[in-house]
Amino acid sequence: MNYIEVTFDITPYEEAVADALISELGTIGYDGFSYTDQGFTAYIPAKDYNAQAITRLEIFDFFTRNYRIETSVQEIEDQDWNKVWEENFTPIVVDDRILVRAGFHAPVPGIEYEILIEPKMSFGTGHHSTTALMLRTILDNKERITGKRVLDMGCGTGILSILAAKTGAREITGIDIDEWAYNNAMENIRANGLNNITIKIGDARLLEAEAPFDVILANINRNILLEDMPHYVARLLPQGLLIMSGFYLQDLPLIQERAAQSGLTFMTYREDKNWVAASFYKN
Ligand SMILES: C[S@@+](CC[C@H](N)C(=O)[O-])C[C@H]1O[C@@H](n2cnc3c(N)ncnc32)[C@H](O)[C@@H]1O
Repeated sequence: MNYIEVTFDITPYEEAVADALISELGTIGYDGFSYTDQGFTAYIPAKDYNAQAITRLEIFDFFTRNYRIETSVQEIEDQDWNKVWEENFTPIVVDDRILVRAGFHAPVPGIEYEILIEPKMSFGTGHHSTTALMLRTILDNKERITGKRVLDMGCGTGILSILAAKTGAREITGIDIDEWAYNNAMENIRANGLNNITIKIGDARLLEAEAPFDVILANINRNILLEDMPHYVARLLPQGLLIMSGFYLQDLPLIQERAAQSGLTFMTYREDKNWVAASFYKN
């Protein structure tokens, strides 16, 4: 599969603007991102690329009033992609406790949790605030996860499923609509030597056939969370934990309102660069 690489140069550069654009691009089919000094590059399968789709985004229009945003486009061959991604993928340590690295990076002695990721075209390397917030929140809730059945909606690379397994979850189901994510998550699960994670391709409609979960993780985006939250709650056991991310601090009240309507009680949230991971339990 060939990919289109779109480079975004933002002047003056602000990471929050790059993050906001990345989040919106994720909703129109872009599924790989890497930061540059002046912005970021975004990747989309060539078959899904539509030049106008970017300029039609409300947020793009909004930012171009205050920032100069220049885009350049090139098509890249499938075999080039892995090389590009490998070169851009640096190991990351979250809170001195979790190391996320590729097999070709050196291990860090004494680290509590190590997650191996094959750098490919899937979201979930720990570099994005939402992933790091989710990883931290999983550790905050270790006692509620150990021995339990966990769902990871929008699993991407499977990074959250892998940490859940390493904190002692009994069995984990990861679901993602993207086939790349499915393939990459499967590779990563193997690379981490885990045998209690099942990955499925699909969306919330798959949940009807699932037995209830003790814990649900969902790092997707505001609109999908608002739409699918009732389906998540329907598959959550009473007192079960739902941790959601992929939205901004200003959207937290909207998420809390939908959560209350869906039968959840708000517990707490973590925030980084205006992104939020919020925790709720089922009444
Ligand atoms: C922000 S990424 C999160 C990846 C990873 N869980 C993490 O925390 O880094 C969101 C993922 O959700 C997937 N996704 C988008 N819409 C979805 C939906 N309706 N149902 C399931 N997965 C979805 C995307 O393909 C993407 O891999």
